[in-house]
Amino acid sequence: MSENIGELVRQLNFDVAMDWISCPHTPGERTNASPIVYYQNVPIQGRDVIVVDDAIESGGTMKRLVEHLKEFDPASISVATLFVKPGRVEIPVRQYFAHQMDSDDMLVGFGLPWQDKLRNLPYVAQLAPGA
Ligand SMILES: O=P(O)(O)OC[C@H]1O[C@H](OP(=O)(O)OP(=O)(O)O)[C@H](O)[C@@H]1O
Ligand SMILES: Nc1nc2[nH]cnc2c(=O)[nH]1
Repeated sequence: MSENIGELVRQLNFDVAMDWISCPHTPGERTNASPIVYYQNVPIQGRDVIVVDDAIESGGTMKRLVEHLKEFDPASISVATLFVKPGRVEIPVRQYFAHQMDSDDMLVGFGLPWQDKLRNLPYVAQLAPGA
């Protein structure tokens, strides 16, 4: 996601502080149990937080991130992603997305990796089934 964050920030017309939270995920994995790494360089108590990511597939990663961030008592949490897929779990916050897919097919490019490859494609492509 960090590959595209500059493009997003240039579209914002309000003051914004930025921080990073990580929960490494293997594409295709539906239950992300990785440790959450969050140093909280920017305190979020009482602030409006928008969690930005490239894709929500199972929703497991984002659900855990939102639950984790809620513990820091922000004023609000919302989620903004490029893609959401139909098989995702409910995430109980306001959500914004650029594109709602009609299948759970795997995407690559524009920051999305497949086995450490294709992340640097300058466009998003759908991985052929069985690839
Ligand atoms: O909804 P889920 O099934 O939990 O999947 C979502 C996660 O998958 C993507 O990470 P990706 O595998 O592309 O790795 P990256 O963060 O290194 O780009 C995305 O950035 C989310 O963190
Ligand atoms: N590479 C990749 N990672 C993902 N994580 C969640 N969805 C996707 C996807 O379509 N492609």
